[in-house]
Amino acid sequence: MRSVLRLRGFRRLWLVLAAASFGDWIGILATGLFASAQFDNPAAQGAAFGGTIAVRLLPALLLGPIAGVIADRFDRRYTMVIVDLLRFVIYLSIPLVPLFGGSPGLTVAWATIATFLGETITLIWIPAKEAAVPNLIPKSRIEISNQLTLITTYGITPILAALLLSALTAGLQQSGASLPDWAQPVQIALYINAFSRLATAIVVFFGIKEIGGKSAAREQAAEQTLGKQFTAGWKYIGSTPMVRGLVVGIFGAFAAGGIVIGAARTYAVSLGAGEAAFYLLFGTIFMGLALGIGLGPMIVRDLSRRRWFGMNIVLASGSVMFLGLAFHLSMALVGALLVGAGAGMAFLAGTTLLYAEIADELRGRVFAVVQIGVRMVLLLAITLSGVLVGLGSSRRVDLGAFSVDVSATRVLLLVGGAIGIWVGIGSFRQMDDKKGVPVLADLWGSLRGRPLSPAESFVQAGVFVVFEGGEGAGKSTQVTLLSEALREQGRDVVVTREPGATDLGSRIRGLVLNKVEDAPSARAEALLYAADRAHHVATVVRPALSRGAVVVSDRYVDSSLAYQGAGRTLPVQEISWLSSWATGGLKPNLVVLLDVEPGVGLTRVDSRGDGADRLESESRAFHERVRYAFLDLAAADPKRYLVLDASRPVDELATAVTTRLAGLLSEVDEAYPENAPS
Ligand SMILES: Nc1ncnc2c1ncn2[C@@H]1O[C@H](COP(=O)(O)OP(=O)(O)OP(=O)(O)O)[C@@H](O)[C@H]1O
Ligand SMILES: Cc1cn([C@H]2C[C@H](O)[C@@H](COP(=O)(O)O)O2)c(=O)[nH]c1=O
Repeated sequence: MRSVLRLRGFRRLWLVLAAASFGDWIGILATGLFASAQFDNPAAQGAAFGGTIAVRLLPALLLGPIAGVIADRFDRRYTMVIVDLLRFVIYLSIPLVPLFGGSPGLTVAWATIATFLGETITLIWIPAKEAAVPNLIPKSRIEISNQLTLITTYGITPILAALLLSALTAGLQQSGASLPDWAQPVQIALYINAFSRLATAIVVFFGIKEIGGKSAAREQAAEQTLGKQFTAGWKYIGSTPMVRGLVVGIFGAFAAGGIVIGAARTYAVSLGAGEAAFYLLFGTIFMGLALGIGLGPMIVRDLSRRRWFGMNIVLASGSVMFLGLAFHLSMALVGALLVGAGAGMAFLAGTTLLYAEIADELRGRVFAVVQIGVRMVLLLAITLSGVLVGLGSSRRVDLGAFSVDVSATRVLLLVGGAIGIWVGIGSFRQMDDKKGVPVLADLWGSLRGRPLSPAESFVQAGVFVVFEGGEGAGKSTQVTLLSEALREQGRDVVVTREPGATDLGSRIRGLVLNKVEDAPSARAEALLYAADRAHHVATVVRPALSRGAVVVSDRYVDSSLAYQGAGRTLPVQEISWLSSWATGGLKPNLVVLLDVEPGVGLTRVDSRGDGADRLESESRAFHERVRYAFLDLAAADPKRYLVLDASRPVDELATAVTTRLAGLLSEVDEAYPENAPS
């Protein structure tokens, strides 16, 4: 019941935000137009238009630092209502000044001051709103509500605002009607802006009472002084890797975006595609943004949002670099689409993480840092890149069919993109919640609906050694020799194998290896090996590794990849995912691969005289595929493997294994001296 009420509150808040956002956009456009309309001289018009818009960015520098503290300290509902009432009065006053006889100079001066005041107090409203929203939505719905809000705020409402304003103006011009001064289109737009704020205040006050009040944690935090609460916010950001990565990543993404905006005009010229290319590129970036926000979550499905965030920054920045290299408009359009998509998806993932993972009592301050930082970074990046592209000269380079301008703009895009990639990788590392899980395999698995699971966390004090290889390679022989040598050193050694190390496992071993009429199908076989492994790891391997033993296993995951993957030709990625799920991501520290020519190995097995089991009886081609799959796995991760020619004498092989293992053992002895042999 409570969550239904909360959702109802969210729906109301969303409607209010849509109205407010519409009011904001129409206000931004109308204030600029209103100010410029006070002058006849084009230069003065341009200055008035740009000036009022620039003024919207400045307050962040002044009030930003304490806005977050206010959002966390005071009742968020009252904070939003008071700010909105003030904004209503301030914005309404703008069109009224000339009606009461104000000169053009005074009107513009007041429009500028009022905009500045309005934007300044907006800085208190935003963190209060951002911090309140997650309290209205269940965690599982945060992403979808963010999609809705972002598309409404940055997609629908600015377009509606621009359309309404131009429709009002064009309608008036075409009808030839003359309206009184107070009812001109721009004035009407300004009234809409003001009244949208009044509407927001009323709905928040009467309709969304759920965001009022304070949690016990916020009450407690509010007992601190303003200064302490302010520094606590910064300390939290600085000392929490996830938040640090998120904040730095967001700034990096906006810096890359700012560079593209600042360099866009000269870049469009460098493509030789005319002025229209600039608008086309700009439109394409926004299209990418909308596509990323709208479709991104559907495409990556259950991919970790922390990983997705860093990946998207790398995608957006890599695409900025691609723009720097593009020599044809079609290439630039693809780059621009990807910049937009990467930035949009990063923005969505970032806000979702901020909403979902930051405690209520700190949320306001973190959002304040983000919004101030973003504004500053954007302003700086746009200005600096604008100046830098203006400084550099360009040189035309002939590439046969094409020629391209090598200019400061392109160098800037390449450098900006490279910095963005560096920031993205840094964020990814800081925030990664699936350390050790291969990134591309995880991404590919997620796209197909099967993300790889993160490794189950446990303290591994021991060493995990696995022997792999084809039939008769000599694994059991080497397992025995190694365990004897280690026991002689005084170590705790657990010798084990797959399948069949547990009671359950030995029943499974019978099911997979006995030659019966009703043999398991390929998929059933894969699942049976996985079931044996899951139980083996949970009941034998992990407990032994936790207490610091050396676990020596005859076969593990690679056998499934080689036999069921390559041998049975089941998709190796799926077998890998299944094994990683079964083992909770547990990987061996060392895999000793005894490589044997199948003919030699099977002859050895034959000479044991106890007959061939179901798998040993497979075709020669099957065993060849298994052999090369083992070799490929070793080649892909050489640090983890010791590949030995299994036709060498038994003792030589045993010495090679103990020598390679010595380094690993001394590392754990150093880390866990209490388990080291005395
Ligand atoms: N390096 C070697 N050179 C020659 N023969 C060997 C060598 N290592 C082991 N053997 C012999 O080969 C046979 C198979 O050895 P072992 O049982 O150790 O292999 P395995 O890999 O464990 O076999 P399986 O695949 O059946 O588990 C045994 O008779 C063993 O004595
Ligand atoms: C773990 C595992 C094993 N197999 C196959 C490989 C062998 O043919 C048998 C095990 O016999 P061994 O004498 O104990 O070596 O099972 C497999 O196909 N998939 C696996 O995951």
